[in-house]
Amino acid sequence: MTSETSVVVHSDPDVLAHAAAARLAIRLLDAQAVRGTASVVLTGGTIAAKLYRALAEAPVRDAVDWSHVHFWWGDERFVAADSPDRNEKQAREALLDHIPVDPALVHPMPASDGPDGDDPEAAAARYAEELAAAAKPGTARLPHFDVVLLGVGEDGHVASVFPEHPAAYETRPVSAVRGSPKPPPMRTTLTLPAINTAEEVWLIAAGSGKTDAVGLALSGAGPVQIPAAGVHGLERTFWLLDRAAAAKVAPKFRSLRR
Ligand SMILES: O=C(O)[C@H](O)[C@@H](O)[C@H](O)[C@H](O)COP(=O)(O)O
Repeated sequence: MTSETSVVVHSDPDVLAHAAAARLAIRLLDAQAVRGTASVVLTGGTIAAKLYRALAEAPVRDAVDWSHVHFWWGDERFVAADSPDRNEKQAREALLDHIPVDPALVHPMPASDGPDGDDPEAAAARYAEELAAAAKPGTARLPHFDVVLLGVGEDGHVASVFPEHPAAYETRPVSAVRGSPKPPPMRTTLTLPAINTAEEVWLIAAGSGKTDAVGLALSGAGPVQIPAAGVHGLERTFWLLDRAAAAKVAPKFRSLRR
């Protein structure tokens, strides 16, 4: 199977969020048409919050059978369950609280006041077990992911895989992160090999702060220096950008701009 990389450039962050929301709804309903269920891996960050709000408001959201969608997280800030810093809280408030999900299919990463207490390594291992329990028997220790959504940091991080950090070298599916350069310092994250089992990986970035990271990731940077350069969907990798974030995208991708 050949994996395609597509770059789509939108005029501004609002159009980007609304277009990505519509794209996600269609992708999930197509997955349901084939398999009956769908699965998406959520991310944190500002553009993700915008996308979730856009999806919650879009009429096309009613085309998806949300009770048969699995929600996983690509990374989480390792803070208390009720902290406003939680990626889970953001996703629930912006999207999940507004659609008829099956709570049993919503799989947040553990919080620092959860069963493992303040131990991110144990929390990462617990999430790896939850993922493995949802894997098809006889396959790898991960469930099928239709789409992994990823924000992109100004330093080129994705999920909580930061440049030169131990998680950028990790081969197990889930890693604890200590000393994250983006607060809060403790996190848990899917690793690059886990993300790369997805059918599609969507990197979503807006604003001039992302220009360099996006430009480097699309011009052959290494995955340890620029983790965004190291993620690929098995079938497709989408870069969903606004104009500012796309300003240094290499010429070979320019024909794909719209
Ligand atoms: O927990 C987090 O902070 C994220 O999951 C992180 O990877 C985020 O997606 C990027 O840092 C982009 O965030 P912004 O869109 O806010 O720049």
